[in-house]
Amino acid sequence: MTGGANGTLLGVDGIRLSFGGVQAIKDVSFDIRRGEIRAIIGPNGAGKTSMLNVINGFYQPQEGTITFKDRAYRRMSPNVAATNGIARTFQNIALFKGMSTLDNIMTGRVTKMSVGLLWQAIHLGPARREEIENREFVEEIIDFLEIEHIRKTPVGRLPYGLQKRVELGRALAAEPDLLLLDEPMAGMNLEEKEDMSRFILDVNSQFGTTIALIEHDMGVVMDLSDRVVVLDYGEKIADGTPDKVRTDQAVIDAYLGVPHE
Ligand SMILES: Nc1ncnc2c1ncn2[C@@H]1O[C@H](COP(=O)(O)OP(=O)(O)OP(=O)(O)O)[C@@H](O)[C@H]1O
Repeated sequence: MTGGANGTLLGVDGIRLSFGGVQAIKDVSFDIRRGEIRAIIGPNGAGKTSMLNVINGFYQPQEGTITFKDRAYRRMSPNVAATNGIARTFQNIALFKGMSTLDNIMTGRVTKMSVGLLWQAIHLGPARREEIENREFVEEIIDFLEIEHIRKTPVGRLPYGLQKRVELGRALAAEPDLLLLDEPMAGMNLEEKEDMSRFILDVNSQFGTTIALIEHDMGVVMDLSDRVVVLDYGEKIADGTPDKVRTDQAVIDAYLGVPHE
């Protein structure tokens, strides 16, 4: 798959997360190496989205540490995550539906520009050097994702697959070191999935971006990922290459719904 996986970019160690009586994550540890595509899979309710939320600081675990770029955090904060190079997309698309593709992707640039400048870039449009540079970068992303034809279209009018692509563009606008993708193929037809797979591989190989993705489509996971971590009922039950995980009995049982002992 991808080359260049050298050293650990992110580690989670002994993470526990509860919501009242619900233990969403139970003592989970794994790492993400620089340059790899890492999948997090598991049946519904396994704790996958909760784990992404811990990594980017949306949820605060009761126990454990998150190490990012060799710095250990007891809890990540969304602000630290964003400014240090973690970006993400969401399971349910989180775009400004009334705004154009271009302006939505521009909002992803927020960590790279002052709030006043972001406002100007979207609403007033005067040519300032920094604004022009930011716009040029966003235009590069638009070219890369082959969405020139919809750059002015309000995203609420776009088909689902294209909205997902715009959301990817917005995450890329932050020039992340670690890109978290929560079900990037959900709700897509086969052609849209193939397109999205190609863009994910290209982001990884051309920009060198490390990617962690949650995905239910096993074909996609096995094709894209360098390594896969499997969660079930909040616990890690397997971790390794797609080939190793695919034949792991605990994983097969979890997907077949075999009860826990
Ligand atoms: N904000 C929350 N408040 C209460 N419980 C939550 C919250 N977020 C997640 N949970 C619970 O934590 C557990 C793990 O949920 P999570 O969404 O992380 O699983 P998942 O593996 O992403 O599932 P899916 O594949 O269905 O999206 C579930 O029991 C869920 O109901």
